[in-house]
Amino acid sequence: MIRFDAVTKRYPGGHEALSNASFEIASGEMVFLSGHSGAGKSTLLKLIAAIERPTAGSVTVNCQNVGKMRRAAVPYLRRNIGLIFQDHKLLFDRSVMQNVLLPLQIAGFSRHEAAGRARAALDKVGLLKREKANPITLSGGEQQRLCIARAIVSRPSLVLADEPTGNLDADYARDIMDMFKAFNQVGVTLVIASHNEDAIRAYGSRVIHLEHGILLS
Ligand SMILES: Nc1ncnc2c1ncn2[C@@H]1O[C@H](COP(=O)(O)OP(=O)(O)OP(=O)(O)O)[C@@H](O)[C@H]1O
Repeated sequence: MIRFDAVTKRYPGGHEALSNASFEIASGEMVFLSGHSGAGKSTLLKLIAAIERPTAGSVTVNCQNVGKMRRAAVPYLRRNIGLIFQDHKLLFDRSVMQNVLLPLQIAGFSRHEAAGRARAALDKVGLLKREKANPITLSGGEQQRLCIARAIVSRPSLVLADEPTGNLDADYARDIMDMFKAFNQVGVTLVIASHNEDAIRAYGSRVIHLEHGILLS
C-alpha cells in the first residue's frame, strides 16, 4: 500500500529530515514510527499524505506516485486517508458535531447517515456529551480526541497519526490505542508516530525506527 524508494527530504535551508529511506508497508499492517524528537517521523507521515514532497526518490501510495501528484489530485488521495496531526486544524467557528460532520458532508452522505456516523465517532472518543460545544472550549486532550473522531468518521482505509496520544491521560491513551487496534482488525492500515517506546512495545506491532532522518529498521 505504501512504498518509499530511496526517499530524501531536505527542507528549505538545507536540513535533511529524511535520508535515502526505503521501506514498504502492506495493506492491513499496523506500524509504529519511533525515534527522538526531530528524527523525521512527522516528515515521513507528511510525505505519505502529500503534505510534503520528496527532494529525491519516490513515494507510492496505492500504486500512485504521490510525490509527483498534481495538486488537484491530492484531495482525492486524502479522502482515503484519516489524518491525525498535532496541529489539529479544527474549525473554531463550528461546533464539535459540525467538525465531525464536515468530512461526511463533503463525501456526500445523507444527513441521517452522516448524523449517525458522527455520533458514533464522538461516542468512541468520549465526546458525545460535548457535541454542541465550540472546540475552543475543549482542553488540549479533548481537541486531540475530536481530531481523531474527525479522522476516522469516514472510515478511511489508511490512518496516519502523529503522536495521537501525546496529550492524553493514560486511560484515554489506552482507549485510543485499543480503538486503533480494532480498526486494524477490520483491515485498516495504520501508521502511528510515537515517542512512547513502552506503548509501542506493548502492542507488539512492527516498528520503523528513525534516527536523525535515517531508517534503522
Ligand atoms: N517545514 C520545515 N522546515 C524546515 N525544517 C523542518 C520543517 N519541518 C521539520 N523540519 C526539521 O526536520 C527535522 C525532522 O522534523 P520532524 O518534525 O519530521 O521530526 P519528528 O521526529 O516528527 O519530531 P517530533 O517528535 O518532535 O515531532 C527536524 O530537525 C525539524 O526541525
